[in-house]
Amino acid sequence: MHPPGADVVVVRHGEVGVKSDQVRMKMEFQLQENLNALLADRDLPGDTGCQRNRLYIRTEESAVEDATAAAVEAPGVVSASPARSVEPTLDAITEALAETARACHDGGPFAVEARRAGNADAHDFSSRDLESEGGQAIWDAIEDGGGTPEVDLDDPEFTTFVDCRPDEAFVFVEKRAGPGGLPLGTQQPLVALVSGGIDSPVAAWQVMARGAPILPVYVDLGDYGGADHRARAETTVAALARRAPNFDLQLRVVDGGRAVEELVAKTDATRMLSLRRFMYRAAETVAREHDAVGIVSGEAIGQKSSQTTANLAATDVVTDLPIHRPLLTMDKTDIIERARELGTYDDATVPAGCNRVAPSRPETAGTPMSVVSAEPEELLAMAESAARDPAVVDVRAYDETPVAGR
Ligand SMILES: Nc1ncnc2c1ncn2[C@@H]1O[C@H](COP(=O)(O)OP(=O)(O)OP(=O)(O)O)[C@@H](O)[C@H]1O
Repeated sequence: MHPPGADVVVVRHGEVGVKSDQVRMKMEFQLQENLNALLADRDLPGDTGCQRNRLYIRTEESAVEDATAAAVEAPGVVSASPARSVEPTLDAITEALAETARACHDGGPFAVEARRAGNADAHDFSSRDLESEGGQAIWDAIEDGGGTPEVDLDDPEFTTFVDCRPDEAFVFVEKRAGPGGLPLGTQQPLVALVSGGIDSPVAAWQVMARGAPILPVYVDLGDYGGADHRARAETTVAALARRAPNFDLQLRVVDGGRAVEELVAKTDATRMLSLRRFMYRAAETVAREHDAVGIVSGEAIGQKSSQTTANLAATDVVTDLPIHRPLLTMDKTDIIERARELGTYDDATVPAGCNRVAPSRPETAGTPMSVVSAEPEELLAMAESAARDPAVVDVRAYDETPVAGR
């Protein structure tokens, strides 16, 4: 919801604000670029500027809701509000508050929350004045409209906010939450192993939300995966790419079909651990080629037999790069909730009809030696060779049609 005449989105960042001036300015610039890219990608009019710890998207009322929706998808954004900008005078602000109440108040107790920034002499009124005079203006507007005004400062149903700055004031009625974290592109890139299941897209998004661009890698399991399995990975990466239109999120598809066949034929209890080693080595090969500095995986302690603490240790040694596991200590129910928020859950749960790779009695306490000694000798060379020549899928061409609808 927005006040009538809303012409700006007020965008707040969090952690960026506690950095040194130099770092903060760099991060704000990156966030500005990312917001402009999101607007352009969605054909929304708007120009992003930055002033005193806030970013502002100047736009039109017809686009202000969509521009706000775009802003709250950008890593680094803590919250955003579709707002109306007015002169920083008591008269202009109270008039805007009254108009906002006339247009947006739909019954229930109200409150005014005002903040004033700048030197004490920047305005000839205080934030308390704004709240009391603004409250009176809203009271009168509700009464004039035939309603019964009621104030409740502790638990209002309708809150109007005023953010009064030295040369401009903003009036708004909601603060929409963003992902927080840091602007995408303020960290070095990571290779994200994305399977199209529930977990890996969430893991990839977690590192993106801390500022790290990802190079998504999917390992095609051949007859053990199937077209739908790969389509799930493509669609979930497309969902991530829509949030990062100015970054290269093309999906690298590494052929793992022959490797899986070898593993099914020649290994048993440690099969999934060798498959994981194949994937890490493939990810490392892609990372080295693109100057990425680590690997992201969606594993969580104990979620599967291949994810016991021992097995994570047994497989990690295949690469010198750090393996980041943002979901390591999360419960599945929380991961599912994040996947729903991210919009990747529905596609991740489409049945993919994969053939079973896992052995009936998987190892739960592997060691690096026990895994390597049971593994086909050429496995890692196969991973390197397949990863040097991946198929590249440009997921930007994907619309939002879910896998099931294709
Ligand atoms: N075919 C694949 N291509 C790329 N990465 C994969 C693939 N399969 C698994 N991974 C990576 O390995 C991690 C663990 O996979 P596994 O299938 O054991 O667990 P999972 O909990 O089902 O993961 P997910 O829900 O992401 O599929 C995944 O989160 C992902 O990062």
